[in-house]
Amino acid sequence: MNKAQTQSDFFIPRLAVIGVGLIGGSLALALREAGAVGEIVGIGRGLENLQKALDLGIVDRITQDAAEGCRDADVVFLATPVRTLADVAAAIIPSLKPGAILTDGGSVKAQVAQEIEPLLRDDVFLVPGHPIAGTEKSGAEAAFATLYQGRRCILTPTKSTDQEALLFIQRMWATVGSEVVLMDVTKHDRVLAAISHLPHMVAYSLVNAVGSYDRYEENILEYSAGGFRDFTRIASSDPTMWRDIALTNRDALIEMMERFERFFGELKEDVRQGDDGKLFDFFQRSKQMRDEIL
Ligand SMILES: NC(=O)C1=CN([C@@H]2O[C@H](COP(=O)(O)OP(=O)(O)OC[C@H]3O[C@@H](n4cnc5c(N)ncnc54)[C@H](O)[C@@H]3O)[C@@H](O)[C@H]2O)C=CC1
Ligand SMILES: O=C(O)C(=O)Cc1ccc(O)cc1
Repeated sequence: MNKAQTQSDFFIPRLAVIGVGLIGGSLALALREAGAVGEIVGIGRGLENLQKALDLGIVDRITQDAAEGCRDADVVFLATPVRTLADVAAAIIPSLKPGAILTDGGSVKAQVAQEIEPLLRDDVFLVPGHPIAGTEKSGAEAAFATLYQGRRCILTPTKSTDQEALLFIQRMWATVGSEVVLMDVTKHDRVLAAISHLPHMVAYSLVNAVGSYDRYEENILEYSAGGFRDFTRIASSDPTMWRDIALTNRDALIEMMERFERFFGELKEDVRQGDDGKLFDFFQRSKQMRDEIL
């Protein structure tokens, strides 16, 4: 038994991470810190980011050839933007070894599972997942070992998900400190549209609206105080990632954007009419709900 194995009874002899950015890199670092992984292969398109991941000790070896990099992997973690996941899976599935588990960290689940499941072999298992942890930063340099500690990770098994593989991936997330929650895939996409995807759309819109206000010469964003910064941190998130999320969870997101428009419209009317009672109630209800949960 090697030194790493003595630290954890959960162990992945060889892990392949495709997309060594914030999410993939942080899982690699956390598993390594827990002594729960042997070799980690980093796979990606950009050599510069891969080299950074190698230099930072996030992975042990790098390759741009996904099929080659995954060939001996026991677990493959897909951590690329959601619209790339199916193509990446298609490229690697034929070369995976029997018994390999394919899992992912994508922010949207239904469409991706629908696209990947038909590509599977009988001896390769898919466990769709989504760590509810992250920041507005991206790339290997943004990865850190404690990202998943004390956070939830949602797994969305379908009726064809192998139970042993599911259990293994549950243990993987528990090993890095996450509380695993199993959720129906449609529910996942609706809940995340509400609590994560809509807020990002609102933050991006707010920065565009205020940042393009051109009545005065100077960039008025320079006058922003704490509230604007707090509210818009997530508008610094990666544009490719959010374009992919918006387009992959389109129906649930549009439903939530329309719901938001109704509430925003109501607020606008109350302001226009100077209805102080309604305005107070609107703010009071919101404050109560937020104070109860956060
Ligand atoms: N950023 C966040 O807070 C969270 C992101 N996610 C999900 O995790 C996934 C990864 O996100 P991040 O790590 O934040 O992104 P990131 O931008 O930090 O890392 C993604 C990496 O994938 C590489 N990549 C892109 N397309 C590729 C392809 N076709 N083949 C191989 N490599 C490719 C990129 O070059 C980049 O290095 C996304 O699906 C995202 O929706 C999930 C939870 C939180
Ligand atoms: O930075 C933040 O606060 C986030 O909300 C990060 C995040 C982004 C996408 C996800 O699917 C999950 C978490």
